[in-house]
Amino acid sequence: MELCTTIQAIRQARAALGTVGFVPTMGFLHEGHLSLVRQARAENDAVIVSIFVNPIQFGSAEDLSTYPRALERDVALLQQEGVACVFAPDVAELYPEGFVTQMSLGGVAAALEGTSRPGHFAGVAMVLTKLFNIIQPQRAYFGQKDAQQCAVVRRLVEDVNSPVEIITAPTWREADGLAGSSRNSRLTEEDRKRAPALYRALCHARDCVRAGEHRRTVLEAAMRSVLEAEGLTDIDYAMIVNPETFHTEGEIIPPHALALLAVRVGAVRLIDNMPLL
Ligand SMILES: Nc1ncnc2c1ncn2[C@@H]1O[C@H](COP(=O)(O)OP(=O)(O)OP(=O)(O)O)[C@@H](O)[C@H]1O
Ligand SMILES: CC(C)(CO)[C@@H](O)C(=O)[O-]
Ligand code: BAL
Repeated sequence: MELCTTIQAIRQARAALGTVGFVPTMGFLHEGHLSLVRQARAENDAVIVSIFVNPIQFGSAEDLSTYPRALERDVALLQQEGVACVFAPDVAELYPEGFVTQMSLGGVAAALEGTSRPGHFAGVAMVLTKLFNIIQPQRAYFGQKDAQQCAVVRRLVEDVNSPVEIITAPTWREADGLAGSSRNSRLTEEDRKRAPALYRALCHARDCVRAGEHRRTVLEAAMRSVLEAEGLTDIDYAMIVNPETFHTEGEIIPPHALALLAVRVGAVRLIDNMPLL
């Protein structure tokens, strides 16, 4: 496995590979990331993983400085998974002096994470545009855990006529339902016990829909009450949206509606989602 830190090195390494499945990450890898890598391996000649904590997708008050990092451990894990190349540039490699271009996104990027984290998706879209241009993969793999990000990326490649095929892979969960996330490592022992309430709240909404409840405000309140019973009251959003638009549409939820949560568990902001089938 090759570890590349420059654009020139990864371009050269990529040129020797056939079809490439690309898994963009911010590192501190867990089973969720590895599930994307395994799917990419099964569907392509070779896999490239990027590890880059992209500063421009973090707001000034967000957790960029405390975002967990473990490059050596990540590289060892990826080697075991049969990854061909890891691209781990530093910030100046992707954003050299003189870099000025910005992106502006609307539509699916506007609500939820777009409202809570202004500029976040513009930063995600910029770094992915760069990474897709540098690596030129056939396919790129994203986790359903970041459902809105998946929709934003699908829109991005369509809007800029990128040939990269976007694949969404299922959310990997711990045995108690907690969605795998690098940020879980920052939960205290007590908060780790409370965190599966996000999953339970989503399951509760899904069960209510299966029992015939289709009123959005009732379902959103039901999710909040599961969270609050666990002492999780710092709720950024608990919403049910149309998965095509990521906006709420009236009181009766559409078929295949998506429930999404962003909740602070202690000092850590976690997100999760579930289709309400
Ligand atoms: N539990 C998971 N199951 C499947 N894919 C996941 C999971 N967690 C993250 N991913 C995906 O891995 C890719 C890289 O995500 P990232 O490096 O931000 O990890 P993360 O664990 O989501 O970090 P954080 O939650 O702290 O933002 C994204 O496409 C993301 O959706
Ligand atoms: C896609 C991504 C690697 C872009 O920085 C990031 O948003 C993430 O890890 O989900
Ligand atoms: N997994 C999404 C990246 C972020 O939280 O910035």
